Amino acid sequence: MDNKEINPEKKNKCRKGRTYRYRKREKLQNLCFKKRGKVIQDDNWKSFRKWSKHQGLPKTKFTLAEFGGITFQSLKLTSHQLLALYLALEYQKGINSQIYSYIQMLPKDFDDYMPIYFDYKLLELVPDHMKELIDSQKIKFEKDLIKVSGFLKSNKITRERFLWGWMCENSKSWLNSDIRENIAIAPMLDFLNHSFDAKIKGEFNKSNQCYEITTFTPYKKGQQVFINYGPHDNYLILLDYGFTILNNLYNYISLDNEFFKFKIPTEDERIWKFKSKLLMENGFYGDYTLNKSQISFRLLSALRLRLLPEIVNMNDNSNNDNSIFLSPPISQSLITNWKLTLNGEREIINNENEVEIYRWIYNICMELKNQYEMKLKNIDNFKKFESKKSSNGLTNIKLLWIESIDILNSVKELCNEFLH
Ligand SMILES: C[S@@+](CC[C@H](N)C(=O)[O-])C[C@H]1O[C@@H](n2cnc3c(N)ncnc32)[C@H](O)[C@@H]1O
Repeated sequence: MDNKEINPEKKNKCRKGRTYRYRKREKLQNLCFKKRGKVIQDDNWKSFRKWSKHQGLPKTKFTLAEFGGITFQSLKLTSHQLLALYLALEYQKGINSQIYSYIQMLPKDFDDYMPIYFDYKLLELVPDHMKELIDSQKIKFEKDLIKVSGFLKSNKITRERFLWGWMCENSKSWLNSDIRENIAIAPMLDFLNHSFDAKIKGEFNKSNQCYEITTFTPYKKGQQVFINYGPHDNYLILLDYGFTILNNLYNYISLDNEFFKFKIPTEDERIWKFKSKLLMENGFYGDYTLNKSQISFRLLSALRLRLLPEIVNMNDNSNNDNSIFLSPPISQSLITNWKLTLNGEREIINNENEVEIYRWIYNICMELKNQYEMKLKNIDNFKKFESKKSSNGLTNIKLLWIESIDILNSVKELCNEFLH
C-alpha cells in the first residue's frame, strides 16, 4: 500500500518553476515511503481474506473478545488501553489466536519509523516541538502501561509487546465520533492509506450495523484507494502514523519561543507584565504560528501590542505589581486601538507599528532559516557516519526541517512584499 503516486497537477506545477527542488523532493519521497505498506497478495493476506470471510466481515460488527475468563468490558480501562492490550495478548497467543490471520497482517515492528522508538541520537535531530510531542506520547504510554499492568495478574505482558499493540491501535484504529470514546479496529478499513486528496464519507449505519465508507474520488480498477486521516500537520502524522507528507498545507511553525524570548530595550518588567496581562485577558497569549500562506492573526495581534511605539510612564519604577493596573505604561488610546484590531473594527494601529511587525517577523525567519539549515547539515553528517538502520526516521525528520524552511521562505517573501 505504498503512496508513491504524485498528483499529476502538482507535478506539472512544480516542474515549471522549481524543478531542482522538486527533483530533490521526489528523491526524498521515494526514500520516505520505502518499506511502507505490504504486498497484499501474499500468504498472510490470503489467509486473512479467508478468515474475514469466515468471520462474516465486513457484515459482522467486530467485537472485543474475552481472555482468561475476564471480559475486557469489565475492566475499567479506556478503549485505547483495551484495544492495545487485546492486540498484544492476541499476538502472544500466536497461532492459537482467533484473529491470528489478522495479527499476521499487522506491522511486525515500528522501530524504524515511529518517533516513540527514536533513540537519543535521532531525538537530537528532531525539532523542539516534535520532541515535546514525543515526550507527551511517551508519558501517555507509560501511564497506560501502569494502568493495564494492574489488571494483568496471571497474564504477563512485556512492555515491548504492549507498546507494539499500543502503536498498532494508535495508527490503525477508527474513531466513531457519534459515540464518545468509541474507538474500533476495523480489519480491512485499516489497510487504507492516507491522502489529502481523498474525499470520503465514513459513518456507522445503524440499520445494518456496519461501518460504511463512501469515496467521492473516482478510481480506476487497480488504482490504490485512499482515505483521508484528517487535517493533520506533519508533526502529528509522524507521531501517530510514522510518515510525513510533502507540501502538507497543514504544516506550521510555532514562534512562541521566539516571541517570549524576544527582548525589547524599552520594555521593562512592568511593561511586559502589563502587556502579557492584556494578551491573557483578551485570549491572545501564546500559540503564535506561521504557515506557508499566512502569518497567524494571533501572532500579528500579539506583535502589534508588543511593538507599540509610544510607551508612557517609563519613569515610574514602582515595584508594586498592582501599579500596572493603576497607571498603564501605554497610552489608553493605543490600547483602545489595539483592542479594536482584535475584533476587526480597525485593521492596524498605525503604519509605523505595522512595519515594525513585518520587520520583526522577517528577521526571525532569517535567523530560523540559518538554524534549520544547520540542522539539515547535521542530519546529512549523521547519515554519513551512522548506520542505515534509522533511514526512514531520518528521512522523515529531514522532511520536517525542509518543510519548515519552505514556510520560512514563503513568509519572508510575504514580509518583503509588505515592506517594499
Ligand atoms: C491505517 S494504516 C494503513 C495500512 C498500512 N499501509 C498497512 O499496510 O497496514 C496506517 C499506516 O499506513 C502507512 N501509511 C498510510 N498512509 C500513508 C502515506 N500516505 N504514506 C506513507 N505511509 C502511509 C503508515 O505506516 C501508517 O502508520
